[in-house]
This record gives sequence, structure tokens and C-alpha cells, in this order.
Amino acid sequence: LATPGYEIHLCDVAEEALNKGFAGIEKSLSRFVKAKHLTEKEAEEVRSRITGFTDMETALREVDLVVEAAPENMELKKQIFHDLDRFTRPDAILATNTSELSVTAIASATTRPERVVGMHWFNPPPVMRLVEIVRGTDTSQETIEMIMQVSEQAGKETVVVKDVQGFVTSRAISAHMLECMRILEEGVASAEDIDKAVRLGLNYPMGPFELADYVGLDTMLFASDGMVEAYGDRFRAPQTLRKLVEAGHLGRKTGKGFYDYTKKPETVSAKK
Ligand SMILES: CCCCCCCCCCCCC[C@H](O)CC(=O)SCCNC(=O)CCNC(=O)[C@H](O)C(C)(C)COP(=O)(O)OP(=O)(O)OC[C@H]1O[C@@H](n2cnc3c(N)ncnc32)[C@H](O)[C@@H]1OP(=O)(O)O
Ligand SMILES: NC(=O)c1ccc[n+]([C@@H]2O[C@H](COP(=O)([O-])OP(=O)(O)OC[C@H]3O[C@@H](n4cnc5c(N)ncnc54)[C@H](O)[C@@H]3O)[C@@H](O)[C@H]2O)c1
Repeated sequence: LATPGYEIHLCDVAEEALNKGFAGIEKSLSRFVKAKHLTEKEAEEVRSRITGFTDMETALREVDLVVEAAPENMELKKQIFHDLDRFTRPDAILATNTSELSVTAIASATTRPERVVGMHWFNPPPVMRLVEIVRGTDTSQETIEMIMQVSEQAGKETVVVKDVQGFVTSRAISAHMLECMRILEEGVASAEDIDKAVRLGLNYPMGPFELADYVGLDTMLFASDGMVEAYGDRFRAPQTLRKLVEAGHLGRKTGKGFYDYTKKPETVSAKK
């Protein structure tokens, strides 16, 4: 959002977390400069539009739009939205990047449910082309249109969907990924070969295990548990995923998940 010209207040709970965020932004900007999508001067302008904060009250003063992207946990999100409601101007729009939780329930923690909306981005957000906009029970049409406009300014296509658990995209991807996990647990093929089969045979850009490590296994497990509550066993996470999360192996962000990223790159994935 800093690329099309918005002034951004990036807020996280601690300096260390904030620095991780800035490091991710830096990596993306240097890829864009290398690919000549941005000049070095434009990248510098993007950097200058992003200010870091660890104090939410200061960060939120005078903002027009908040995009919350804290961990996928309803109680945490409700607490954050309660604070967003207290600290922002009454006309500010409050969006959540939740992958599958009820936007309506999150909005119930505020006094402005008509200005609460789902703004679901995809990883990596600078590259993926869609923003899935989720209309909660009380979300106003004006709010939806504002999010469509902002998304389009960021070069994204949009779809507006109803507020059902998992919306369109998380339900669709979960079905695929969970079936691949069952194939792995049945011993039909290795994670490397399932990834290779899906990539080369089905022409997906990433296999299911590479993608799970990329998204984060904790986020995957939270999302699948949320969908079990709504739809029952068809979204139940297999034990392999649960054990990896219990062991703290959360994918790329911890260095280990289905693959071990601390090893030499060529041994990490079957990707050619
Ligand atoms: C098995 C576990 C079961 C668990 C079940 C539980 C189910 C629960 C499911 C819930 C899911 C929630 C998910 C979430 O809410 C929503 C999501 O985010 S879903 C994930 C969506 N993302 C994808 O599917 C990504 C798929 N991968 C890709 O599209 C590509 O691989 C890639 C990441 C774009 C990389 O492309 P490649 O061609 O492979 O590699 P390159 O390095 O050549 O990159 C191409 C191009 O993109 C630029 N680029 C890549 N990354 C970045 C970045 N971070 N920033 C900026 N630019 C980037 C790169 O520079 C290249 O640019 P070019 O040179 O071509 O100009
Ligand atoms: N990982 C993905 O690919 C992806 C894609 C689309 C949507 N999402 C959604 O985005 C959200 C975040 O997912 P993630 O995988 O990035 O999680 P993550 O755990 O990797 O990152 C969460 C971030 O939120 C910060 N945080 C924790 N508590 C906070 C608080 N009280 N206030 C402000 N910041 C806080 C953490 O320090 C961390 O930087 C979830 O709702 C997830 O479903 C994730």
C-alpha cells in the first residue's frame, strides 16, 4: 500500500517483530528494483512512506484505514478491534486480514460494525493479484467500495464474498492441501514427490507442503481448526501437521516445517 502512495503506520507488539516486518518489505523492494519494476529512487520513496510503531495508540491517531494482520485467533482479534475502536477516529475503516474467521464476530467488538470489513490478502502480498473482500452482516456498501478502491490502487483484482467461515479461497485451498496431507500419511508418496507432482502435473506454482511452510504451519492449523467448528471433520488437520506445530516447527519462519531450511537450498525442496 506504500507503493501506490499511501502513508503507512506499521505497528507490531515489539521492536524485534517490527524489524522482521521491515526486513520483509526490504526484501520485496530489492526484488522489485532488481526486476526493474521500481527504480532505486521509487523504492526509497516507498521506504520513506512507512513509519514503524510499537505503541498502538500513537500509531492509530488520525489514520483512515487499519488493516489488522495479527495471529488467527478470535479472542485476540476481538481484543485488538476493541482497542482499534477506542483509538481511531470514529469514521476510520477497520479491516481484518483474517483467513477464515467471522468478520461479523470480530466487528461485534466495536461500536462501528458498518465500518468493519474483511480485506484478505495473499502471500506474497506484493505479487499475488487478488484481495478477497468479506462483507460482514452489517458492513456498509460505502466500506466495501472504499476497500475495492484501495485494493485497485495497489494493483489488485477484487472479489466481494459473503461472511462464511473460510470465505472462498481458504475453503478451496484447504480441501486441496488437506487431501495432499492424507496422501502423505497413507504413504503413497513423499512430501517432495507430492509437491513435484502438484507443481509439474497440475501446474500449481507451489506444491502443498512448500506452500504450507511458506504460509506458516501455525496459521494453517488455526485456520483448519476454525473450519472444523463450522464444517466438521472434512477440514480436520491430520496429526502430522499438529505435531509439527506442537514441536515449534512452523515452516520458513522458524527454519523448519515439512522441509528443513537450515540445510543447503538444493536439499530443501524437489523444486527445479
Ligand atoms: C499441507 C498442510 C495442510 C494444512 C491444511 C490447513 C488448511 C488451512 C488453509 C488456510 C490457508 C490460509 C492462507 C491465507 O489466508 C491466504 C494465502 O496466502 S494462500 C497462499 C497464496 N499464495 C500462493 O499460492 C503462492 C504460490 N506461489 C507462487 O505464486 C510463486 O511460487 C511465488 C511465491 C510468486 C514465487 O514465484 P516463483 O516463480 O516460484 O519464483 P520467483 O522467485 O521467480 O518469483 C516470481 C516473481 O515474483 C517476485 N517475487 C516473489 N516473491 C516476492 C516477494 N515476496 N516480494 C516481491 N516480489 C516477489 C519475483 O521477484 C519474481 O519477479 P520477476 O522477476 O518475475 O519480475
Ligand atoms: N501467512 C499467510 O500467508 C497469510 C495470508 C493471508 C492472511 N493471513 C492472515 O493474516 C494474519 C496473520 O497471519 P501470519 O501468518 O502473518 O501470522 P504471524 O504469526 O506470522 O504474524 C503475526 C504478526 O502479528 C503480530 N502481533 C501479535 N499480536 C499482536 C497484537 N496484539 N497487535 C499487533 N500485532 C500483533 C506478531 O508480532 C506478528 O508480527 C492471520 O489472520 C492470518 O490468517 C496470513
